[in-house]
Amino acid sequence: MARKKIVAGNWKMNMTPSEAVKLVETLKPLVKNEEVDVVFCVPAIDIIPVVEAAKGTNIQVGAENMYFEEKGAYTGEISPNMLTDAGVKYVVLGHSERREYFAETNETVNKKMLKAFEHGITPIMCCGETLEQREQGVTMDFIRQQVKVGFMNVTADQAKEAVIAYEPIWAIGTGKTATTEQAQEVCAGIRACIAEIYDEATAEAIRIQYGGSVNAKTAPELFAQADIDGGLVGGASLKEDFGQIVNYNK
Ligand SMILES: O=C(CO)COP(=O)(O)O
Repeated sequence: MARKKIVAGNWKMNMTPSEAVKLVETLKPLVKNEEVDVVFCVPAIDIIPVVEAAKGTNIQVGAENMYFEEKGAYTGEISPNMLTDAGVKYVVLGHSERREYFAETNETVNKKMLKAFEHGITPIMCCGETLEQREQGVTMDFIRQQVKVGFMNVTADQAKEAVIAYEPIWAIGTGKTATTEQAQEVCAGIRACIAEIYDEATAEAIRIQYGGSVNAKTAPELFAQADIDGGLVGGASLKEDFGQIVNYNK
C-alpha cells in the first residue's frame, strides 16, 4: 500500500498568537490537497489559537517539543496531556536546533518518543548529520545511532505510525538543499535501518520526510523519490509558498 505523503511546517520561534491566526487564515485555502497530510507545528503559545483557526479544515496541529513527564515541578515545560487537551496530533522531537541549543540527546528523544505514543501523539523524530560528518563519510553511522536509540522500546505497531524527518544540519536555513540523490539515499538508509530493527512491513509503513531548505521549486522532485514521503519545512512554511509545497503534485 502506498504511503500517504505528509508535509509539515515547522514554524520554529516565529509568529505571535495574533500573527499565527492571520497566517492560518492566509494559508487555509492554499493547503488543500487530499493526497497529503498537512501539519502546522507551531510554538506552544500559538497552539490554542491555531487549533481554533484551523477548525473545519484539513490542517492538523503539531507542537515543536514536549516533556517526557506527566506533570510536576518542571518549570517551563509542557506535558503530553496539555498538548492532547489542546488538540495537538503531532510533535516534533529531537530537532537539531533542540539538540544543539537545548541539550536534547538521543536518550531524551527516546523518552519523549515513548511518552508521545503513550498519549496518542504522532512523533516526527528528526535526525541528520553535520557537514563535517558527511565529509568524513560517517553520515549513515551517525543517523543509524540516532534512529536506533530514538526507537528503543518503541513497538513495531507504534513505529508504523511514526514519522522520521531526515534533516541534514548543513541544509537547514542555509538555502542549500541536499541534492535529490543525497536525500533519497539517506532516506532509503533510514528505511533499511527500520527494517533491521523491526521488519519489512514496518519499514514499508513508516513515513520518512526530508527537511532542509525545502521550497516550492525543490519539493516536487524531492517528494517524488521512492523513500521520501513528504517534507518538514522551516522558512517556507511561513509564506504562501507553503501552499505550493503542499500541492507539489499539481
Ligand atoms: O529545520 C527545518 C525544518 O524543521 C528546515 O528549515 P528550513 O526549511 O528553513 O531550512
